[in-house]
Amino acid sequence: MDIPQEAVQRARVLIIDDEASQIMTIRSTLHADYEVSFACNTDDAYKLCHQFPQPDIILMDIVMPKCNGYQLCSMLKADAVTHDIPIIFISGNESAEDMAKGFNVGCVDYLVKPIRQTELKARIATHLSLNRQTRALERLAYQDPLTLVANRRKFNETLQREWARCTRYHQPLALLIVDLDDFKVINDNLGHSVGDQCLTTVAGILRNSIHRPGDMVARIGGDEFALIFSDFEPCAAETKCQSILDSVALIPPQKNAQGEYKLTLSMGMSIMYPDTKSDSFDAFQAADRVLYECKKSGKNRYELSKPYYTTESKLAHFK
Ligand SMILES: Nc1nc2c(ncn2[C@@H]2O[C@H](COP(=O)(O)OP(=O)(O)OP(=O)(O)O)[C@@H](O)[C@H]2O)c(=O)[nH]1
Repeated sequence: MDIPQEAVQRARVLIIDDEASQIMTIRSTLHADYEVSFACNTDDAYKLCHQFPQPDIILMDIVMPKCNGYQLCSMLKADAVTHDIPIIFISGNESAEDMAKGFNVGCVDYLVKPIRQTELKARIATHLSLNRQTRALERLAYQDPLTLVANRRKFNETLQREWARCTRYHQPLALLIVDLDDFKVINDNLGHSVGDQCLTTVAGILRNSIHRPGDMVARIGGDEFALIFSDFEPCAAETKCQSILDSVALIPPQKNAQGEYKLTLSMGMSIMYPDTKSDSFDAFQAADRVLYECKKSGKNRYELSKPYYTTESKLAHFK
């Protein structure tokens, strides 16, 4: 079978197996076409999956000491950082029940030992190709085409997910809403292509302000962006907002024959202690309210809402 070239170029395969001989066999089959790394235990495997660059596909044994392949696969699938990496089980267990269990915990394929080299290569190439197509479709569905940050749909889904996660782990969550000041003036005087460039520049600055896998920046309206910061310490709020304002202040003014136009923005941040009685919409409204205060009181500034918690979340977060 011809393996599609784009599926094999530079792809990274991680082999997870407690038997060195098995790793060597698979590695020798694949090393000409792929960058192959391996882990002999699940702790090392977990770390490698969270390191950059991440593997593009994982080949995983099932019977391993401490934590078996089913458990590790479940953990990786439940984790937003590793969720999208396809996992193929390679196991001596050949019963239909074992296979079904593998698919139930999220594997994309299941191969029974002893493996046949040509079949293994073909299956890897197919899953890499399918995964690339899925990611491309996701980008179309979830990415703002101008600024390349997430769109409003992705923002809504991520906010729900992070809200649930912060509720479960009793972590504070911050929501920052950013709105460009007098953007209509820039568009009207300098044209929409300069306006578009301003939006892209601001998106880049906002993207640089997020550093953790659960955090995100999204364009949620014409000149409006929203950022989610999970497990966010309230004492970091002022520094975070000020550093964004400082970066925007460094953007040179846009000029034309009529004059100079300095790009500024206003921001409202809410910090919430999510619980089952509150709603992510409360966080959004609180941030929007303080953003409105900024707009009313002169723009080019930020405002923080009072940290919000219910009695239930206060007890959970501060016990
Ligand atoms: N260049 C460009 N402009 C856009 C885009 N989407 C929306 N806009 C413009 O963004 C401007 C938003 O203006 P408003 O929300 O009315 O507010 P503003 O002028 O920024 O004023 P304040 O928010 O009160 O500071 C409008 O002129 C829209 O036409 C886009 O994709 N590209």
